[in-house]
Amino acid sequence: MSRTRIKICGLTRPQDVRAAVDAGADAIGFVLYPPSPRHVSFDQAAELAALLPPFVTAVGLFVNPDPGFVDEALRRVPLQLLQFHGDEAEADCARYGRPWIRAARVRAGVDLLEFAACHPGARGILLDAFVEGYGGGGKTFDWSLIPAGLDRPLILSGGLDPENVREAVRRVRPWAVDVSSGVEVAKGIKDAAMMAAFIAGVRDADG
Ligand SMILES: O=C(O)c1ccccc1NCC(=O)[C@H](O)[C@H](O)COP(=O)(O)O
Repeated sequence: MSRTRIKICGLTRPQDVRAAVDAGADAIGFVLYPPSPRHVSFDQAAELAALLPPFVTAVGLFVNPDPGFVDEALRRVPLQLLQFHGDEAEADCARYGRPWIRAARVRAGVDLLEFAACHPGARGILLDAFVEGYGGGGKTFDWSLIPAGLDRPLILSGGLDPENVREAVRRVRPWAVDVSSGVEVAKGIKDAAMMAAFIAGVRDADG
C-alpha cells in the first residue's frame, strides 16, 4: 500500500515552508486568491516556491480566476500543479496546459461521481467541506458521503488536524490529505509542531 501523500496549504512565510518540508510534506499550496487571509502575491509565492527542494510540489490555488491572472501567475511563479477551488468548468481548468486538481465542496446531495465525470482532465479530486468563502474553513464534512469508485486520486481535505487525521486516513484511505487551518496558530501562520504532529499522524495511520 503506498503512503498517503500530504499537502499543506496556505503558507505565507519562509520559515513555515522550511518547517513543512522538514516535516515531510509532499506539496505546498500557495493561495493566489486575493480575498483569502492566506493570500500571497506572485512575488511572495515565487520567493516561497524557490525554497522547495526537488520532489516537493508547488501548488497554485485559484478560485474562479480570470485567465490573464493565471497566465501571469504561471509566468512569475514556478508552479507544478494548479488547484481550482471555485466553480470552474473543465475548460476553465484545461486551458493552461498544466496539470491540475479540482476541488469539490461536499454536502448532502452533491453527486461526486458525476462531479468527477464532469472534470475528466483533473489529475485528482480534492474533497473539501462546503464552507463560506470557498475553502480554508477548518470544517470537516461527513466522510460517509464519499462514494466508492472514484476513478482518480482522492485528496481528502476540510477541517483535518493532528487529532482527527489518523481516523480520516484509516476510514477514507485517500491518495492524499490536505490541511490548512488545522496546523495554524492564525490564518496563514503555520505552527511547526502542529505540522509535524499532523504528518506523524498520517504516517501512523499508514502503518
Ligand atoms: O485556504 C484558503 O484560505 C482558501 C480560500 C479559498 C479557497 C480555498 C482555500 N484553501 C484551499 C485548500 O486547499 C485548503 O487547504 C482546504 O480548503 C482545507 O482548508 P482547512 O479546512 O482550513 O484545512
